[in-house]
Amino acid sequence: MTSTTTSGLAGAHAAAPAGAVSIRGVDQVFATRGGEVRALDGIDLEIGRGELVSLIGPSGCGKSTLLRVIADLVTPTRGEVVVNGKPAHQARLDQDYGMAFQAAGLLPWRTVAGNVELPLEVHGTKRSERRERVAELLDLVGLADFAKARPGELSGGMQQRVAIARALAPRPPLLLMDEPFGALDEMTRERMQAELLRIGTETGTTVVFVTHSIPEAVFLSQRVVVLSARPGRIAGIVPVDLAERDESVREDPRFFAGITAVRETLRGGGAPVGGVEDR
Ligand SMILES: Nc1ncnc2c1ncn2[C@@H]1O[C@H](COP(=O)(O)OP(=O)(O)OP(=O)(O)O)[C@@H](O)[C@H]1O
Repeated sequence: MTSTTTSGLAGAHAAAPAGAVSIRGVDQVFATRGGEVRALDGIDLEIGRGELVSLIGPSGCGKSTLLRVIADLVTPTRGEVVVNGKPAHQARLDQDYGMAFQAAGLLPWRTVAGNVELPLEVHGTKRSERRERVAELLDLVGLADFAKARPGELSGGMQQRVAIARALAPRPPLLLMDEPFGALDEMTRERMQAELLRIGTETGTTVVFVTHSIPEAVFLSQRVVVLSARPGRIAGIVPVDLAERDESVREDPRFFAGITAVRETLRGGGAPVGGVEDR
């Protein structure tokens, strides 16, 4: 995998174009045996088509819950979520998003190609079309030579690339990612970040990305949404003004300025920076 230059991600200060995700007045309260847990409080967020937005905040502040609300895996206690112009529930039925998690979650008995093909089988896509799409996706994530391998024969980064290919298989306009690179070593993680930017640019997919790492959020995102400690509220949204995103950006003063802005917003939100990695 080579380092990737990704342009066209500038304009962070412009208002987000409407369209991919609209979250209005969302509260999430869980009833537990120990009483009510207020996970999200008054979340309003608009995410434009083709945007890459990260969610960051201290452990337990509701990042995964917010992602699950967008995915309609949790119905918010209050408020409204519109995905791809329709209620989140309809978007789920229409498979308008793909998901990728920290654990790649591949089926060990299926080949790499078989794993990527799975959502297309569920979708009822014709066999010839499936084969074509799988080949295209394995090319996209740089795993064309590993189509017949089993997940257990791949490195962690390669497994994550299979998971991303699988999530993208039905061409969802939206990709929801929950700490997808959290279990990878630092170098692999940086390579995967560059890969994700390239894939996002090539496919135009909107990405909502949960992370604990401030540099990861700044490197990837046009906007970093900072949540306060539970109950998760939006403490601030940090626009990241990087015209080009390649490895050299990691030494760019604007990259460091973004990191400082996110860190200060975390502190300003009353959040101890604990649970958030400065690396
Ligand atoms: N299904 C559930 N039932 C009850 N409580 C829940 C449920 N899901 C999440 N919570 C609670 O909601 C709060 C937010 O959890 P969530 O997993 O969204 O946080 P997070 O910011 O993703 O945390 P982390 O960074 O540690 O992964 C936590 O207090 C958690 O215990």
